[in-house]
Amino acid sequence: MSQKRRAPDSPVAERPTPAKRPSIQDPRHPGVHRFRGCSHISSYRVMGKLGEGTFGLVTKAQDTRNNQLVALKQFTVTNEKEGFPITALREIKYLKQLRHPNVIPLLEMVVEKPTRSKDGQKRGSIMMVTPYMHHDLSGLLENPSVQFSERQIKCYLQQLLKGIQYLHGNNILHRDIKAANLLINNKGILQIADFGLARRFDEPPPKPGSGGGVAFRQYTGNVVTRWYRAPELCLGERNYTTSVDIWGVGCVFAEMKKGRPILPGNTDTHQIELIFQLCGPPNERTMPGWEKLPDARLVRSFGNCQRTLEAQFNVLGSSGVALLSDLLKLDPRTRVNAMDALDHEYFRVEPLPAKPAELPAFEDSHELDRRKRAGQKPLPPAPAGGTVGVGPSADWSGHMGEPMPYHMNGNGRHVRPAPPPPERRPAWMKDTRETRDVRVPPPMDGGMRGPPDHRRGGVIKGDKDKTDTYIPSYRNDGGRPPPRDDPRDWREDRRHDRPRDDSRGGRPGGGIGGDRNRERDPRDRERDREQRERDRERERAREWRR
Ligand SMILES: Nc1ncnc2c1ncn2[C@@H]1O[C@H](COP(=O)(O)OP(=O)(O)OP(=O)(O)O)[C@@H](O)[C@H]1O
Repeated sequence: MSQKRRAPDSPVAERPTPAKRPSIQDPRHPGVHRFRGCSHISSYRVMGKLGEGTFGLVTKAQDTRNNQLVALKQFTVTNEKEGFPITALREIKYLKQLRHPNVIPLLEMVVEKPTRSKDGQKRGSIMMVTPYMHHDLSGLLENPSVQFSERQIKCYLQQLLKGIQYLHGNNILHRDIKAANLLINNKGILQIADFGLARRFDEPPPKPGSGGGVAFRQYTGNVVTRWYRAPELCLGERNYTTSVDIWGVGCVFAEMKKGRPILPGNTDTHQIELIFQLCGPPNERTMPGWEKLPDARLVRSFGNCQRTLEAQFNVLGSSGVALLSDLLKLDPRTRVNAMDALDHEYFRVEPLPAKPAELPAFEDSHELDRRKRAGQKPLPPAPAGGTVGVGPSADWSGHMGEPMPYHMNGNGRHVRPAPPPPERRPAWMKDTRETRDVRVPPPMDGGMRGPPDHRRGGVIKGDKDKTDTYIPSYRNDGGRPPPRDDPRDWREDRRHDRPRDDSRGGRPGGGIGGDRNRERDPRDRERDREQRERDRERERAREWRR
């Protein structure tokens, strides 16, 4: 079996894959074998809901074996046609490999026995177990009694940059950096979570003084939650680099100061508009080559706006504004990289960053609390991943000897599902130009240790152009009505959602150019359609859970 070799100094390389991973006896269920790194839900006492992701719930629980508080991120298989979420496979794969104080560790996996539902189908759950973190940054910032000090912001930003430096140094793009994916505990430790959109990149890791470098190949463009999307992604760039994560870091830095997301775009077009209102218009000096990007046409009507970054964030002081401006450079090639940002003067001038242990403890707060608070603008839609269709004879049992797709039986056999026939393909696989090359993630190995062999994964069809084939699409926020097709409704919606911050400039009617000039972006319409399908699917999943 081939094993991917990594540089000896790479943290990812430290753990060799054991030749054999025998199953172990479950002490609570004599005679039942469990896979190493995998336990039964009965080992946990479930305590309450923390968040609701695209494919399932995140709940708080206590490990009854050692009383440790944990979070269970559940992936429910609700529809045999749709199968197991690709995002989950990716997340598990990467978290198994990564070890860093500022990256959430995967403690183990938990399986819940499938039960037969009313319609006669067997459905089970697979859960990721991570240490319980008291807050996510989004929830914490929403807490009206929380006001970050300068030292606290520096402390969190430093930890975030260290985590990002580690990921990029190990050739991993996160592709969904946002406040809701940064977990914080009451010891002041920040950890990056949610690796559902992460992927390896082929280019050399960033070097000091050379920004994010240059990408030699294309990746999927539809990544990163809209409010945190870098301008090159908004303009359709697919040869992107680690700089897309750095833009997210810049947004989070500014959000910590402002107390709310700084670029809350309602549509992709609106997002670009907000970016240029903050950073100034693109031109050959600020963003060389921007006019050649596929969606550059979206810019024309508001390309003459004024930069407001310095005026808006002068409260950060000169070194803080300088760092923010380096993180939010329109040009991805000159956008600072994580290691250079860590070396920035901002972290050396008074007040110096607080030590994590010096930070105050707060009442627990998560993204869900934000949703509960009345009058809050809903979180932006997160790109959602697809699923691996498993076909009509799928069995999601976790028992030995009954193979699951990408099963985790640790006996060295890997089952790669065939692509579902066209009529059984889930909605996200249909009518999308990118679905022609759906990359099958590598099969999971049995234990929780050792990097999986990436070469064992494959591509269902045509990986010739070396395009990243992950196909996310925006999902709607939980409980939110599906987006409307009627452009009048859409404008109405935008007017209400727009921040009432007159200092940002722009003409009456919302934004530079006003409503008159806005046309509904066909990509938004397509996304809305996908969202509606996804909503229907989620509704069915909720029904089933009830
Ligand atoms: N280890 C943890 N401790 C405490 N809360 C957690 C933990 N992991 C996740 N959460 C909470 O659950 C929320 C959703 O988690 P996560 O982002 O991993 O799920 P997701 O399905 O990928 O969500 P989305 O689809 O919105 O990106 C987080 O914002 C956080 O509030």
